[in-house]
Amino acid sequence: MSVVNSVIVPAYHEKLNIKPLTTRLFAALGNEGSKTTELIFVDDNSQDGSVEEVEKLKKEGYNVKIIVRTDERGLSSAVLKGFYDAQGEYLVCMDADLQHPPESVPQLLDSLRSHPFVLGTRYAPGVGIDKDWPLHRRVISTTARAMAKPLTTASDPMSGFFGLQKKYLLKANDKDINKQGFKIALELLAKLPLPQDQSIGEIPFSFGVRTEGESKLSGKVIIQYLEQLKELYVFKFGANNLIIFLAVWTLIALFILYKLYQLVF
Ligand SMILES: Nc1nc2c(ncn2[C@@H]2O[C@H](COP(=O)(O)OP(=O)(O)O[C@H]3O[C@H](CO)[C@@H](O)[C@H](O)[C@@H]3O)[C@@H](O)[C@H]2O)c(=O)[nH]1
Ligand SMILES: [Mg+2]
Repeated sequence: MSVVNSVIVPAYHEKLNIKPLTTRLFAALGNEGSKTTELIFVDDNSQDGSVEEVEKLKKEGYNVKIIVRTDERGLSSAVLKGFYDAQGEYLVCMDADLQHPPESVPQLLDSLRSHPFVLGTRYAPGVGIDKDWPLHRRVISTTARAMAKPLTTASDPMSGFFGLQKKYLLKANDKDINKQGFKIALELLAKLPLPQDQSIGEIPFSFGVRTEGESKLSGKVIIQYLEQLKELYVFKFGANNLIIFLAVWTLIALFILYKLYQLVF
């Protein structure tokens, strides 16, 4: 049977998560779904045994492979590499660290049959973020989400759990897509020529905590996000409105600082 669905997983130093993710994903897909789905890890030369782990799973019969990049690093560019390499018509992106539940993939794939783009969202009734997710990550995530509000109506554009129909990716010019940083879903939502008459699908999921390995979020990734936002604002509203954008955010930042000052003193 030919591959219809491709699940792409950017992975950096994720050896311990590869087996549980693979087995849980294919168990969730069941017999039929497994026959038409491939799983692709895009690893940036971790050299931690991830390659051997994938080879073992392949020998056990799982349709899984690993692409090892030696010339590039970064989450967004790894996801795009996997997307372009994928054979499936329906593409899914999820993290390796099991913060995105593999059991939610079948629902996302179902929704992709009727939507050009589907986002996993943590902001819906009955789901949320694990109580053990650190406070500083919540603050960063909430601020990042607020800053992206004018760019999209999606409830969780910061989500790294999403899917799209490949034909829309192929319609866009690869050079127009910003490959820096972590926020590839936001970038694709803003830049792909998605049909205006079909809505973005959303499926709720609960965001877990990592039990193996460490988060790769860094100061550099935050700066890359701010640069990406600036570019997306210009793309969407034009260069002149960037000044308005900066003015509004300066006022909001001053307001937050003032409130913090009031709290402390
Ligand atoms: N190939 C590759 N993969 C990477 C790189 N950096 C991170 N990854 C992979 O990208 C996934 C997410 O990285 P984490 O380090 O776990 O990110 P996080 O801080 O938990 O952030 C996640 O949560 C955010 C929501 O708050 C998401 O926005 C973000 O995409 C990510 O899913 C993991 O599978 C990780 O191995 C890289 O440079 N190269
Ligand atoms: Mg994570």
